[in-house]
Amino acid sequence: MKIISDIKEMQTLAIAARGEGKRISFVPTMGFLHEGHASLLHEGRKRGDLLVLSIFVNPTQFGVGEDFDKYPRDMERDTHIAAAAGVDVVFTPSPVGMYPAGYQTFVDVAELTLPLCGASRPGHFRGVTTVVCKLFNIVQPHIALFGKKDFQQLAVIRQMTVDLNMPVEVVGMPIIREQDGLAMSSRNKYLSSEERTSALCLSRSLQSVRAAYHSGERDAERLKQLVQNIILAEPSATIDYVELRADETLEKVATVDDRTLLALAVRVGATRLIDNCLLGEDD
Ligand SMILES: Nc1ncnc2c1ncn2[C@@H]1O[C@H](COP(=O)(O)OP(=O)(O)OP(=O)(O)O)[C@@H](O)[C@H]1O
Ligand SMILES: CC(C)(CO)[C@@H](O)C(=O)[O-]
Ligand code: BAL
Repeated sequence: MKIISDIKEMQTLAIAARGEGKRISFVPTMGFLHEGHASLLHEGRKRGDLLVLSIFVNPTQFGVGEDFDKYPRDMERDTHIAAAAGVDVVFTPSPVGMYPAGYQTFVDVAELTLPLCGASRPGHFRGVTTVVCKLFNIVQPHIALFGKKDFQQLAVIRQMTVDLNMPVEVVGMPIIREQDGLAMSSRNKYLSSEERTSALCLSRSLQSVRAAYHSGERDAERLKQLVQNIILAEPSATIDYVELRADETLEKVATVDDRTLLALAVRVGATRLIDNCLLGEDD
């Protein structure tokens, strides 16, 4: 397994691999890898000849006062997980390599970025689409894999690739959960043991809404109320948003159906967690 920090070296390797007819699979991450990331890597391994993992905590997608500085980092552990998953190249660019002095180009998806995390984290998706566009240009993947835990991010990246005619197949992968239901996330590391227990209110809310939906409830407001009651019963949890929206347009719905997305962002203590489900699907 190669570890490459130099952008030109990564791009040259990718162009050479393409020249040899190799299919490049790509998994972009911010590191501190867990089984959610590993599931993306396993699928990428199956679907390509050259599997590239990027680890880059991207400064432009963090707002002022967010956790860029304290975001967990552990290159040594990540390298072991990557090797075990069959990664060929770990790409670890530096912030100054990606955004040198004088940098001034950004990619902005206009509408899908307005609600949900886009509303709570202004500028976040502009940073995500900009870095993913740059990473695509460097790694030149045929296929790129993203988790559905970041459902809106996946929708925004799909839209970017369509709108900008990027020749990349974007694949969405199921949410990997801990045994008790908590969606795996690098940020779970911030939780104290009491907060870790409180954090189960997210997955519990999703289960309750699905159960109510399967029992015939179709009213979005009543389902939202159900979630609010569960979360507000946890003293350390505060709601950032609870929304029921159409899965493709992310428009609000008053009456839900199988394609309705329930998306949550909840602060447990100081840690902001997200989770979601489609009402008609199991994870
Ligand atoms: N539990 C999970 N199941 C499946 N995919 C996941 C999971 N968690 C993260 N991913 C995916 O891994 C990729 C890299 O995500 P990232 O490095 O931000 O990890 P993360 O655990 O989501 O971190 P964060 O704490 O920032 O949310 C993204 O496509 C993301 O959707
Ligand atoms: C896609 C991504 C790697 C871009 O920095 C990040 O937003 C993430 O880890 O989901
Ligand atoms: N997993 C999405 C990256 C972020 O929260 O900034």
